[in-house]
Amino acid sequence: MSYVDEVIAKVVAQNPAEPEFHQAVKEVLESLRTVIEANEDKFRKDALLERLVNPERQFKFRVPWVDDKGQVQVNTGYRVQFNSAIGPYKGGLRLHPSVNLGIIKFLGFEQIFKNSLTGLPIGGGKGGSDFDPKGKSDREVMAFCQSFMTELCKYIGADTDVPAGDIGTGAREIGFMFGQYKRIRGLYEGVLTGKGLSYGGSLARTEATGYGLLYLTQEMLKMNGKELAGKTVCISGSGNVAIYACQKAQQLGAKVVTMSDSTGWVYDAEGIDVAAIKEIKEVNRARLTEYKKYRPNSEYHEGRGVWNVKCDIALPCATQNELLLDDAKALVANGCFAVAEGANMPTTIEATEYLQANGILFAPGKAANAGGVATSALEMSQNSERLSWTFEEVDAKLQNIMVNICHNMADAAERYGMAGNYVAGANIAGFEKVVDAMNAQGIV
Ligand SMILES: NC(=O)C1=CN([C@@H]2O[C@H](COP(=O)(O)OP(=O)(O)OC[C@H]3O[C@@H](n4cnc5c(N)ncnc54)[C@H](O)[C@@H]3O)[C@@H](O)[C@H]2O)C=CC1
Ligand SMILES: O=C(O)CCC(=O)C(=O)O
Repeated sequence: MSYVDEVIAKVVAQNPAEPEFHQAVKEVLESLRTVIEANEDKFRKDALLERLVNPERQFKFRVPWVDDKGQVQVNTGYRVQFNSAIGPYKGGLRLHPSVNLGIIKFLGFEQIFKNSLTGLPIGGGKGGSDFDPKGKSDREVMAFCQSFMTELCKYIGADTDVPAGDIGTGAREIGFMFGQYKRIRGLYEGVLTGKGLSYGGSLARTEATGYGLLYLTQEMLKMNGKELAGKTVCISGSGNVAIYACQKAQQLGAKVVTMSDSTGWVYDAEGIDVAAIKEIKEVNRARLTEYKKYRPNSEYHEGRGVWNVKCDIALPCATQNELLLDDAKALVANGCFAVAEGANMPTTIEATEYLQANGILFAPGKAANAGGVATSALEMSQNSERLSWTFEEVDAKLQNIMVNICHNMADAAERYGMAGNYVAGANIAGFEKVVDAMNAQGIV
């Protein structure tokens, strides 16, 4: 059996009931097959892949808190410190009822390669909890965040592990967690990113993932003789990534016609009103059913359906496995020519293969959504030097980073005879730097 197949089989056997983690490992190792086979003896002797797929450390802990009725609630918290070969662990905290160890491990594993691709010194990690902030009062969210950080603060620090936001964790949650960290550890340091601007946050971090997605998409189109201006775009999701992807797509001259949330989706033929979405989601924390009040000519549909709408470019920005094989078929049939992932692993392996086989330009999440974590690393730099850069400075650095990622993934694919396969290219470029650092640091 080849080394790749052997390690995939071990991951499945040793981590039962973690399908998302299996999927992430399979997707990465399959696309690295050529690179691994070229070094198979050395990698096998050093157990390089076994070390790569096993987190350096993982924590699972109880998070008790008191709800508004005086009832004690108990959630489970996680932090997986996956790989620190190139820098302190870095990656967000997801607060969603679906969170379990397998989901945090898939996200942490992806983060290793994504963070490497940014070219900045950050290792891979991820955390979160099955707590659902939806429908909770501010006091309940604070009670949860304080309890969560009371345990998490033992394992993190500005030079060891720096968490940030993800699904369900925005500015409000980061603020509560930062306050509790400072209170317990007595340290005013950049232990979290995505902080508010009044206490160490970076300008442009809020916009960074969505903006970065569009900078990379624009560059990928340019490399392939196409342009973004004048194109029709379908976006899924209506959270942080989706909102700023929509805003930047419109600034660059494209028309965004859809957005969604976990219960339904909107179609607006005249182009999504992003100010309305921001008010509904960021201010009122409400459902997309509200959108019709702002745009009476728009349509609201229950359930899934975004990928059946005719578009040139699709940007999945909600969650994992939200773009399935049938969706890929519908996109191709409707003339879509590019897909770039704003979310982490939103496209299933079968859907990705179908899109690639049909000539769609496909930018994987670990490259396309890396602008968020890259700007988090810029926030860490500003915190270390106790300075704040202007929006324009941060945005210019972000653009530069995304253009570099785009060329690096294209070049890496070409070097291994897989020109245009950006999934393989992103994995190879991310992997090479991590492996180099792991080899230099001995068997650890
Ligand atoms: N926030 C960030 O800086 C980064 C986020 N990501 C990824 O982007 C994706 C979105 O994250 P954020 O926008 O930060 O989260 P968010 O909490 O701000 O928004 C999540 C959005 O996805 C929708 N959603 C969640 N579960 C869904 C489901 N099962 N079906 C349909 N819609 C669903 C929500 O309704 C919401 O609109 C996630 O995959 C996250 O891991 C990736 C890189 C950085
Ligand atoms: O900004 C960060 O540190 C993490 C962002 C994140 O969780 C991600 O890239 O998926």
